[in-house]
Amino acid sequence: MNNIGNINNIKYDGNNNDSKITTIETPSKVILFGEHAVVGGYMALSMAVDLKISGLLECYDYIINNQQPTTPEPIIIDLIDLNKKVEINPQDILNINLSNYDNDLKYVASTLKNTVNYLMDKNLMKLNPINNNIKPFKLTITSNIPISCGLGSSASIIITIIKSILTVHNLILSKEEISKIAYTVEKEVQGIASITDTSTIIYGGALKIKDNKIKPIENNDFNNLLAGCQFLIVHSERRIKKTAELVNEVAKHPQKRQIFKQIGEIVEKAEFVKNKEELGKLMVENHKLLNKLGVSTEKLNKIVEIGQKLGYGAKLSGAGGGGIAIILINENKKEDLLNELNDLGVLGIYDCIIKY
Ligand SMILES: Nc1ncnc2c1ncn2[C@@H]1O[C@H](COP(=O)(O)OP(=O)(O)OP(=O)(O)O)[C@@H](O)[C@H]1O
Ligand SMILES: C[C@@](O)(CCO)CC(=O)[O-]
Ligand SMILES: [Mg+2]
Repeated sequence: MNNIGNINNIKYDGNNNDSKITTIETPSKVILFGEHAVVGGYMALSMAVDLKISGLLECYDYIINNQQPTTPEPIIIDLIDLNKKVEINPQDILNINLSNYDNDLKYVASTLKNTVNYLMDKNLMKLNPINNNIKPFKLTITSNIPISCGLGSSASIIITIIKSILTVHNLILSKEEISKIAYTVEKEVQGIASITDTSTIIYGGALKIKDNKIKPIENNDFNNLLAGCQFLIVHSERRIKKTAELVNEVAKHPQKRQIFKQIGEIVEKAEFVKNKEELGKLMVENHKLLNKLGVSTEKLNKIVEIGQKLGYGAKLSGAGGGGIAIILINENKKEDLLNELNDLGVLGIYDCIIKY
């Protein structure tokens, strides 16, 4: 890892109108139904959640003053939670080769490359050795999203970096365009991906995704039912595998086609349930199929059992292999539920607050 470099030129003065320090916040997501099968073209139902990544974005003085730098400055992305840093000169971004980056840094490197590529294709950015139009910045990232556990931390970091690049260059892209870049990154790093995580985080609220297109949930009875539901996010255990590995393992599962189809059928039914009991039951059915796909664990299964007994239902959420489960809670039994989860021993319990 390189040194931090000379950041003396960064104006870090929150009270000075000339300085450019911005905080960029990006939420996370939970998948209520349909993970994995969604990459096969079936429907998923997901929600943006108010656990977030915060990026402190700092620009160099000469950018604020619209001048050329006297010496070239790097782009620095400081990943506090990982204790790792990416430092790159703007003119090297297009030559990024992901295989030179360690696994933890691939999302960052791919986002830099794909965002700059997209902006250059659209003529919104130039790379010219004399007048280098890609501006350096420093981005310090912290997160209260548990990393790599099914809450879409990869999507959240991708979007934080895209928004930072746009902010530094005073550019605005539509949600659709940001989604396009973000999906390209998830796909490049994972090999196989859907737009679910990135689009949910960009658009916010609860959404349906099918065939890599997003659709709002139009059934108002279901929207009202969802609004009255309380979900708990339970961080079961550390996930050893990343989403990239899990989706690639699922792709080789001999019963993949049949299980994806069955998951798809459950998701199609979900929007038409009448009450929490029916919704919880479908969650458990979806979980059982994810278990069959090989992405559950003993502990996740135990949490789902508890969620079924003391709530309306539960399932693992995200790519699985450990990580999180989501429980639809029954207010009258919440205390008993929390006690059983604590007795089992879990890494964390969060109220699921939907981020619109
Ligand atoms: N706070 C963070 N700082 C740096 N990198 C992060 C951070 N959060 C996520 N990442 C990157 O995202 C990777 C985790 O992505 P992964 O897709 O495996 O899990 P996830 O997105 O949390 O879960 P899922 O894809 O199941 O929703 C990390 O290994 C790291 O590369
Ligand atoms: C497992 C998966 O379906 C969801 C991960 O949160 C992968 C994807 O859709 O890209
Ligand atoms: Mg991910």
